[in-house]
Amino acid sequence: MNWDDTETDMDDDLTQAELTHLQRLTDADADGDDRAVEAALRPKTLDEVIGQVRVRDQLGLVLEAARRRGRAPDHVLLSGPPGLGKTTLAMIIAAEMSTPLRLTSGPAITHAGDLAAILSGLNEGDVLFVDEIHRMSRPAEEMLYMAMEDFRVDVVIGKGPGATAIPLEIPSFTLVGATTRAGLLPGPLRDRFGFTAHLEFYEAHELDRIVHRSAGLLDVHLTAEGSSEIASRSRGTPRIANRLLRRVRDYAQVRADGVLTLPVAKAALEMFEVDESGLDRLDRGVLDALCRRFGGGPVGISTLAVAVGEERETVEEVAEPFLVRSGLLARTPRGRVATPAAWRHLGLTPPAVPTVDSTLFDEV
Ligand SMILES: Nc1ncnc2c1ncn2[C@@H]1O[C@H](COP(=O)(O)OP(=O)(O)OP(=O)(O)O)[C@@H](O)[C@H]1O
Repeated sequence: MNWDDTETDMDDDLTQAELTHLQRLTDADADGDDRAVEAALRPKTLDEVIGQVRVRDQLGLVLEAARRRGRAPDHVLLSGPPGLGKTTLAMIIAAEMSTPLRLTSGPAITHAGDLAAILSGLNEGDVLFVDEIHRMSRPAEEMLYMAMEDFRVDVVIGKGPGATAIPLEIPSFTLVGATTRAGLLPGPLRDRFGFTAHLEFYEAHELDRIVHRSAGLLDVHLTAEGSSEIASRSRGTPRIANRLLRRVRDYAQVRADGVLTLPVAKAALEMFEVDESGLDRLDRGVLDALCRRFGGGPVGISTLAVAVGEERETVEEVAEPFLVRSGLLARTPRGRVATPAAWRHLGLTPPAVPTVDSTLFDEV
């Protein structure tokens, strides 16, 4: 398998839910230019990374120690919601170790043979980035255990009693795994990572710095108020901050004098249906269904997804984390419930008897 095949397989393996999910996250309205811009905005070194201070410090130490020993660094697991910088960090790890980055993704590795082909194509010290590592097939996962620990794999030739396992030595490499669902990773795989980092949502002041940095790189003029308006509506996520910046820039170019001021940012974000709290159409749709159709819940996630015409995964992975974090939705053992703040956000009066029993606020 060559790397181009890997890319193709990745697309072929995407379900409609994932495509929707990816389009929402990687910018539904992105044209080729937008994607090139997104790549250009990625920090290239650890020093350029804004926020994630603890992860940056720890990773910096791990890489520096590996450099001094002249060895490939330990395997790294990066977990956290989409758009927080996992791919960026993987690229930085390779760059800081002055080594090439090989990219693939869990869904592209459907057979152990796919993985064997990838591993045997690596050179000493390469960094292999496996995005969505929790979605790799079980046989490939088991092959990876051995590769990570012993830098060898057993390639099985034939089937049934006549099958033979041929041991294959592979060069020492660093695996960087990324996952939005660390909980779905089997223990034996998780334990083989020498360094695990969980990326947190960004604070508004960090997003503000990210918007300023990106605006500088894009040669866009923005005021402090314009920048903080974009930052405050970016849901703690750099990718969204950069995307909103590009849309506000478009608006400023076409409907204003090109400068991103507070009124320009407000008008543009209203046009793109991103409200003051950073909620978009899907988020509001979920809250609306929950309050108006289901009386505030509890309601199962699948029912809720059908009600908003989206896939369960999209609601669960894209809308829900932000709604929970914003205190608008709670996950209870009996289903999702709207908090009083959710009713108020929609301009509705919360029911007199709260639908939310705070003793049920455990995650399900
Ligand atoms: N700490 C940061 N400082 C500045 N910009 C950042 C930072 N983290 C991410 N970005 C920007 O956000 C964008 C998205 O980051 P990235 O693609 O690395 O996220 P991700 O976690 O890999 O997302 P996904 O899981 O959806 O692939 C990048 O283009 C980058 O410009």
